Amino acid sequence: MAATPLVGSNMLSLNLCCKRDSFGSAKSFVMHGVKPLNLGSSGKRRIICGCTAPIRDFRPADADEFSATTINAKDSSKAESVSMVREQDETDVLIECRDVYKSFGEKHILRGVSFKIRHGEAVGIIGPSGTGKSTILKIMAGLLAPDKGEVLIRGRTRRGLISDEEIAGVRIGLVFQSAALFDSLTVRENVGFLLYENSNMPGDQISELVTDTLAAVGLKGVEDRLPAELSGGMKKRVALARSIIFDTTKDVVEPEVLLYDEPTAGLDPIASTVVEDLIRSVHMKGESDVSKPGKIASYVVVTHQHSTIRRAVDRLLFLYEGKVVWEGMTHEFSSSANSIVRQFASGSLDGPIKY
Ligand SMILES: Nc1ncnc2c1ncn2[C@@H]1O[C@H](COP(=O)(O)OP(=O)(O)OP(=O)(O)O)[C@@H](O)[C@H]1O
Repeated sequence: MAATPLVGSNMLSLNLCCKRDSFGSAKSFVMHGVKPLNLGSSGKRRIICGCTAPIRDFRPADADEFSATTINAKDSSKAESVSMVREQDETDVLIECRDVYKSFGEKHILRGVSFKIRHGEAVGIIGPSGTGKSTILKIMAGLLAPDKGEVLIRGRTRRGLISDEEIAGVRIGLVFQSAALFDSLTVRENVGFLLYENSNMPGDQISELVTDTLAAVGLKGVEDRLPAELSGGMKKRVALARSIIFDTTKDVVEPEVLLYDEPTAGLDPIASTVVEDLIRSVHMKGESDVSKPGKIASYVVVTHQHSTIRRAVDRLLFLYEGKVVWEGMTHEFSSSANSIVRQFASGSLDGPIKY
């Protein structure tokens, strides 16, 4: 089967491996608006990515000042010291996007995007609508191929899309904005999907794990419902449960990077807080509500919500006009002197961002 770029709002991407004939054969993917995935000879696929950014000048033409955390190549001493730090510390880079370009027809969306996601990081990608945030997530997840540039996973260039099997060591999961649940499967079957298909766990053990995982996202007694019987916020939480469930019988679990596309869009403020805290709780650095450390090594969140920026991420990348124009820690965002960031943070109509 040829590598197929998967594009659309109703795709389902599951982290880990998927059997060709899983849950009603590859046809069921099509039936649910999902194109068949490109599967290797083993019948399994793996989603993986990685990236290393060269020292570069992020300064946009109209920015008067710049955050201390951005790198100006003209400041050679700073660039050198940053370069040394980076060279010494590349082993923890899980995903790197290096000078990534992507166009759709005449629309040149990404025009040289570079950044790294390191082990342990909680990163937010923000920026105006239509600037390519979801596109870069799909490229990181291996669902879209860049036109130019590279995606590296643990320092190794990924060739092609999600079918690559030569790169191992990181699992990448994408949680879609639309939740992308299988309409004809119950909540239990949706959440336990990969375990039913790819693990050796007995059904009753999976069922128990599904119930625990649903409880961790604040859902009880919904296992036998169909997605159509849930509210939008509940569907998002089911999708979250599906992305964080894992095989508890395995001794070694590879580090996992979760990519969340607007996980709190359309949720009321309290439901948003629940989801934001959940995202934190499944991070390895965090603690879950049952006082167990989370399992996600790193995560990336695309969001427009201030509360999500504040509660769920530590570092931010600001995407504008096809490039990362600012990056810094979350607490630096609101005090940044960068005119683009200031306008975005204040929601002002005056400034370099034009609608
Ligand atoms: N498969 C596609 N075919 C054609 N155009 C596309 C495709 N995917 C995305 N685009 C276009 O690329 C641009 C960037 O889309 P993307 O969804 O990545 O933006 P975004 O920054 O996530 O936006 P938002 O914040 O509004 O969700 C948009 O103009 C969109 O219409």
